[in-house]
Amino acid sequence: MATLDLNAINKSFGAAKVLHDISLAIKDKEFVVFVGPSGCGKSTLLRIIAGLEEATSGQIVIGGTDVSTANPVDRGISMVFQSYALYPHLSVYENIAFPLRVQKMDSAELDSRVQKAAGILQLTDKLHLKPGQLSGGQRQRVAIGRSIVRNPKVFLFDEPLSNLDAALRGDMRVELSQLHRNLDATMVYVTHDQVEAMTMADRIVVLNAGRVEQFGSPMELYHHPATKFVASFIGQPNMNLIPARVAGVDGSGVMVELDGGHRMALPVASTTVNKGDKVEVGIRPEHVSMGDSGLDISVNVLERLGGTSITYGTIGNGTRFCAALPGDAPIEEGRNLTLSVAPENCHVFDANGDVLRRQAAPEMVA
Ligand SMILES: Nc1ncnc2c1ncn2[C@@H]1O[C@H](COP(=O)(O)OP(=O)(O)OP(=O)(O)O)[C@@H](O)[C@H]1O
Repeated sequence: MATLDLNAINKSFGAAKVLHDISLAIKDKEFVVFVGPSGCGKSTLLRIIAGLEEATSGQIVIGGTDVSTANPVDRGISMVFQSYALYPHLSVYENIAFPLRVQKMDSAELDSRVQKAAGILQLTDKLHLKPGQLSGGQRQRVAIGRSIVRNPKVFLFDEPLSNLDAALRGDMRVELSQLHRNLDATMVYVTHDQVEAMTMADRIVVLNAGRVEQFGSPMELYHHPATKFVASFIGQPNMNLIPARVAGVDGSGVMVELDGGHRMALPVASTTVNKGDKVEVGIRPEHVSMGDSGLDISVNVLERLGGTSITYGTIGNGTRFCAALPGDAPIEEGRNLTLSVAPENCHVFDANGDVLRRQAAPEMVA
């Protein structure tokens, strides 16, 4: 298995620049997910790694070897596509064996690799069937089997679960995570689904309009989003973003006045803001609680899910606000509610959408 380094990758299609100076160092055996909205360039980046698309500039290094100009088959990668691309007239066995037949591998070695892959993917009793006799999830496993037998240095997945229904996607997420553990392989996985990214990745690359917004572990992105874009993309329900004004700054942080007049002293650095500037304060729905003082919310819609009550309403001059409260919380549609929020659970974004860095916690004095 291998490291994968992308050094200053740029890509243009004619006059349209779709990837801007992308540099990433992916570790050996890491499961890295590229996530972002439609058109942000994630498939193009994956195809450049695979050699199916040529970068306009930049370098791709796999396991220490520069493969930027190597043919796809010589890169030591294997790619699994959204459309399984199976041969309908061949059995499951022959579909999995296909790349090895192309390599003219001897039949004993070929059989041992196919049987091993089928065992890992629980397809051993399906090897004689044709793809048409399998479920969607089983077909996707055959496509993955065809990748495994080649013993690639790096596995690439391009939205492999998007043709499956919601329940099966959940099962396959778990299977892919197990597969990653079993194979101890470097994997790069493209999706627009933040739940897939959060649940499977060791680290996530959030792409926005061809640029890396942030590269970090799921919990780093959740707790310390670097930008408003990452903050609103990661986490379900989405983070609330409340228009606010800087009411004052000092060494200990920034005083903000939120839409609706509630003031909070937040322990963030004021490096890019001054008194009077407009900012946005991000608060996750799950980071509020019922309280006596804080945000006054007028409740419009209540969704009782059992364990949680998702509460939709407005604050101030109509800013929408969502709160995830306990399942049996005494809330009613059409009523007002006061929510308290801890300062350390607030994120402040400047006019460019960049987060104001948190102040280091003060040293404990004995
Ligand atoms: N062959 C091509 N010729 C011209 N433009 C292209 C080509 N392939 C992709 N693009 C453009 O590059 C941008 C990035 O496309 P890409 O498919 O990488 O996005 P994506 O993030 O994978 O989106 P999706 O989730 O919808 O697949 C888009 O604006 C797309 O229109």
